[in-house]
Amino acid sequence: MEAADHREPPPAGNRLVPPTSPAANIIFYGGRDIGFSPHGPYWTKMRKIVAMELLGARRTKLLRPIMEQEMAKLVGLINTKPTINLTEMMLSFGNSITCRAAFGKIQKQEEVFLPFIKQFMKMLGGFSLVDLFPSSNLLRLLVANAAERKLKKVHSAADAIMETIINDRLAKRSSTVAAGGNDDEDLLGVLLNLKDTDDLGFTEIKAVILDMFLAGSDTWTITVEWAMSELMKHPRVMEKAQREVRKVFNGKGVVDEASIDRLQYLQLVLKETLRLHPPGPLAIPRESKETIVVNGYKIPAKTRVFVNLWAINRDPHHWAQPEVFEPERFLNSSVDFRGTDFHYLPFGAGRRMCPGMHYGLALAYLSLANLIYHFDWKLPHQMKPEDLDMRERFGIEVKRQNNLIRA
Ligand code: HEM
Repeated sequence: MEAADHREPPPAGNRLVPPTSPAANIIFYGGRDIGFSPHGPYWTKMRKIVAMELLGARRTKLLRPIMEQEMAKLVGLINTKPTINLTEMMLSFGNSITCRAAFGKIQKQEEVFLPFIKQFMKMLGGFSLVDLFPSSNLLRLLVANAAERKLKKVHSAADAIMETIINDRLAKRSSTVAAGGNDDEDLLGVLLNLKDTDDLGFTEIKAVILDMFLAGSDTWTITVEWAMSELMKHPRVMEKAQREVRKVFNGKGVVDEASIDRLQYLQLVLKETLRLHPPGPLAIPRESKETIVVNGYKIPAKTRVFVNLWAINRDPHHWAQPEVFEPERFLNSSVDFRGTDFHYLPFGAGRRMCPGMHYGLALAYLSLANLIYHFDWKLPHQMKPEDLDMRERFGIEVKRQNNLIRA
């Protein structure tokens, strides 16, 4: 089944609107990160650092041992625990990997830091009237002050922890450098190395680290969870994917990241999962520079535009039986994640397209392959696949409404 390819160029001259969400403003030090920073020289500089130094193919390769060690721990946990909450487990697995990628290891300070990330995620995703009417000072006074105060409190506690982690590292760095070392094995080390050459302040370093946690853990773990849900719902697909993984890795006994490319069917499964369940349903808001007409609709200049990636990926004009989970639709099809097929955009498109795509995909493939290589998953108590609850939860990310539990 080949998806129709209706390529249309994106409207000319898009630029990003400045951050308006009070929650994002507080969390990211007034938009000093990448995702909430408006288009301009600052964003260009930060985007280059993130894409080239923090999330490029070289760094993903360097992070392989961390990914594989954490994966082995997860497999061990699933093996030993009779009851598991796969949703919670994947989330803490994702956070542990990001923590190690960011700070090198997980120690007391880093452990204390993780609960803040959970709280930020909740606060960012929650519905706020002020986000809808950002210029209403009255509304801000009436509704948002209490929430903002709480957020500021949580933020200053998280900031203090990051400060301690950075100061500890600065103290250790001098001895690392004196001994001829480079201190470039984790994101914090890389950012501190760029501090002088790229004129990065500590605030920017903290904002980027928060970005990596908030954009870089939930996204791919949610994807793995949806993929597992779809595989449980479609035993034919599960069997085919499992057969492939076991055939490719049987001689090795472990699933390693370097050989993931050989899992061709699993790649189709992940593509189809991201079509139906893009973890970020809306692209980063854009603003039209000039008046344009799209599909007969006139969009005046300076209109803030929200692009609904979730709806595009299910558009019946572009997808045959869009609601059906059918990985084979991508077989022999050139449609890809790269942001050039405008009816399939799980990672967005254009200048603001996701810079973490390769890293996120590597982690999603590795996790999914391990989960189905090591374990057989079945629905409980003769439950029929069609009865599996696939409802989504409202928020900045599209998660499952109910956790996946192995009882
Ligand atoms: C399955 C995994 C992932 C998916 C589906 C995903 C999806 C997205 C989407 C849809 C956007 C908005 C793009 C646009 O507006 O055109 C985005 C932006 C972004 N993503 Fe991801 N993402 C994933 C993983 C990651 C990871 C692992 C990281 C970092 C560790 C990351 C970091 C970012 C950042 C920093 C931005 C903002 C880019 C900018 O404003 O220039 N993402 N992502």
